Amino acid sequence: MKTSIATVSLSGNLTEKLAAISAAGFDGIEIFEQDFIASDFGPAEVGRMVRDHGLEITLFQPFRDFEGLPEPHRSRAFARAARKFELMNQLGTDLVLFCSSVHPAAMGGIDRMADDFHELGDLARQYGVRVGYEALCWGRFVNDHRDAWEVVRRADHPNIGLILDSFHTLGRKIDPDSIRSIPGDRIFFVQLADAPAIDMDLLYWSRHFRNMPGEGDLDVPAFMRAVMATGYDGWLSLEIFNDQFRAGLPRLVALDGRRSLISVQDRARRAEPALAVADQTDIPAPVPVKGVEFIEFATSEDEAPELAALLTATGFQPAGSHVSKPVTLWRQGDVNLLVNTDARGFARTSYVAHGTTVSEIGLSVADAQASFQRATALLAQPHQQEVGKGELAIPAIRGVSGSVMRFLDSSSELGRIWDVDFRIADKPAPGAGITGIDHLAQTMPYDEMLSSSLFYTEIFAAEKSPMVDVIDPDGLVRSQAIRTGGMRVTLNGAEARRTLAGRFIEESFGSSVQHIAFSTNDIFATAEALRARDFPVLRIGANYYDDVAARFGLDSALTERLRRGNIMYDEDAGGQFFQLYSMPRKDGFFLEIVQRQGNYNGYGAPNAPFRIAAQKRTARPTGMPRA
Ligand SMILES: O=C(O)c1ccc(O)c(O)c1
Ligand SMILES: [Mg+2]
Repeated sequence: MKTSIATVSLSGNLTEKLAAISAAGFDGIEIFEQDFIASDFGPAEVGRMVRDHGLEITLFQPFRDFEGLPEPHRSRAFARAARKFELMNQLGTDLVLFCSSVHPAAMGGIDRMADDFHELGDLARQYGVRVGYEALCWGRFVNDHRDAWEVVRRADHPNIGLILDSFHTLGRKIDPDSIRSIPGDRIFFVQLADAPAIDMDLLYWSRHFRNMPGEGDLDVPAFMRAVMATGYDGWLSLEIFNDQFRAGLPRLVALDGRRSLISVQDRARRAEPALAVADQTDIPAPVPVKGVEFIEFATSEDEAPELAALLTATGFQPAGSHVSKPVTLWRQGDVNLLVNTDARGFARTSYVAHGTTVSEIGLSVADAQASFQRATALLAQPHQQEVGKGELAIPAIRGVSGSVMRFLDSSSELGRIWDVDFRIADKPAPGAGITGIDHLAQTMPYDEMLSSSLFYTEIFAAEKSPMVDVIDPDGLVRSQAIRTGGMRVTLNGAEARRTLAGRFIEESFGSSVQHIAFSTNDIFATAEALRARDFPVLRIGANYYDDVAARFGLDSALTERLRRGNIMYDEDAGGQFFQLYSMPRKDGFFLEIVQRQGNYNGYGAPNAPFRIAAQKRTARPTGMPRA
């Protein structure tokens, strides 16, 4: 289906919006009247600009408070409509959205409203335009698409049709399947928006918190399936009122929008194959990530020894090196860490931009090529780098926050990465009991979170946990956990600059992995082994242990073992969780080691305020220049 986006969804002036919308590959735009009025271009000029960008004006909107008015308001509304139809002719668009009335003088009565629209249909016909009627979910008399449809049905005019907007239907908890009985050719236009499940006034929620399909909690795919079942084959358009998007980078927001529209159609088709859309090309199904095969750090010759010391103290050992690049493989349990000091290529670019940083993440999936194809079909940017003779060409994309994400599988040659691209030394001696990677924590400015979570949830088969607030002594950090198969990531969004996360963004010049959590099967043994290695353990205060013992009713022996190991503790309905932290590096990067028992499914969020406070006590003064 052809895709469109409303100008209100993006920041900037009309020129900037058009450039972003066309660059993201949309076919059309809805002109929001305010954007037009605020611009300095006349209607014909705007129409030309739009077409020069290869776009169509799909809709002009909104026209407010038309139906059910007594005189003299009624005549004035018709006169106003005539003016706007004229304007539409100049713009070069034939469809306008009339939203349901909130006018204080408006009167109810389905037939009265239907008669108004019938008469409007005759006027619209004179101008060669069509009118679509949308139920605002806070409309005075019409606030349900079923009622809007009844008005349209009774208006019985070829120039009058229905406009559906997923927000108004789903936000009011109206069953989207009620759309299925509406004839597809009476639906003139379809707008899509999602929103987070927050209980608040509908109008305020709609005007500030809408987001891209897949970014919120509404069942937009179910709405989409119902629309497709009617036979509707017109425009699919995003209408996203969102405070962050209004301030965001228009190109990125537009790209996320296109990604969400590709994905919502893909989801609908998968859930109900009979609804296949003719022009939607087949893209590989979303699959879970099996696990993290490797994490690569980009660093320099100068900074590599400090990283090596931290890895050694954590129980890692050098286990091999790349056949052609200055990349060392460090291993412990099933964990592969790469330390790249290459003075050329992407590692160098990452290092120069961020300092020592996680620059690549290797994911193990069932079929690397298929995952790569799905990612690029969803507009992920392919990442290419020279491959040495005889080395593997590992499919890669730009992941969250500019890092590189590689896809590996065991069903192809890629499964031999460690034999082909590396020279492996003898089996390393036992380390500190670390067995795997529990999760990666990616820190970013708060306003990148939706985009990052959309990336994971649409490319992979992934589940989001509810967002949690992490209290830093200097501000709030929001944390969104995402799980896909054997991979867990937490996205941490900082609004305040003086939080540990906010400082990390400043110190490392942008978003990246702030901490890696490794797993162990025996946290107490690991704590002992780390102590022997001079691991820079984070000291947790006595108050914490008094509280945790009281909260969970722990016996004094366990409490004492936790205290001695500086191990934090949490429980949920499924099981127990143990966490141990390193002190933060100067830039705020740190390590965590965890043990999950039973089916504990969280990340120790209740401990975060105390951990962060302890980390801040150890931190050196901020603002120290990097060497
Ligand atoms: O918030 C509004 O007023 C508004 C206007 C036009 C729309 O299409 C809509 O969904 C909401
Ligand atoms: Mg709408």
